[in-house]
Amino acid sequence: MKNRIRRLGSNGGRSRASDGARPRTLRMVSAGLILREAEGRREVLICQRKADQPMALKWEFPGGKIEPGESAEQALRRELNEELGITAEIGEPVAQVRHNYRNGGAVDLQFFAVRRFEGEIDNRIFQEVRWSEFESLPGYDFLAADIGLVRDLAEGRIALEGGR
Ligand SMILES: Nc1nc2c([nH]c(=O)n2[C@@H]2O[C@H](COP(=O)(O)OP(=O)(O)OP(=O)(O)O)[C@@H](O)[C@H]2O)c(=O)[nH]1
Repeated sequence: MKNRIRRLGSNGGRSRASDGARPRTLRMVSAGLILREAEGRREVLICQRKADQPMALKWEFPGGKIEPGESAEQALRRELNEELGITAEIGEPVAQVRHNYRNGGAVDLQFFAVRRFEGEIDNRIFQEVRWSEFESLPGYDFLAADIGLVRDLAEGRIALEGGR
């Protein structure tokens, strides 16, 4: 089944009144929902940020900033290689989220399904990486921008077929 690209809840990139006129730089980011199916259970790979990073120890989906001249898919392939040592085949776009963080940073996140990759997952930058069933995702302390997506995945509002 094909999903439409969803523009998800979050705070929709709106500023709060208290933010005043401070200009925000919008970071364009792509992230991967790396999927696997194990004994009939669908799982997705989640990653925990390190203690010394901003938004320390929060969970997120692997990925990162789109560099000038890159497509979102190219950026994600590069990031997944740098962060996890895999060569990934980027699947369909699943969701797009705009979020303004309280510290003044704004992100535009594009999430893609990833069902196939070459190489073994090698944790190169995270505190921890872990496979999680969709239903268990809300139990992790995710970055604020991801919470709407996490809930939609857990509650089956976004149907994704599993991976290898
Ligand atoms: N990879 C990833 N980034 C996310 C997610 N949700 C979310 O808000 N982000 C934000 O998107 C940005 C990702 O860029 P990045 O990975 O290159 O950035 P970073 O935290 O290393 O920051 P820096 O490079 O500015 O120091 C971060 O600000 C991160 O907080 C997510 O699920 N995955």
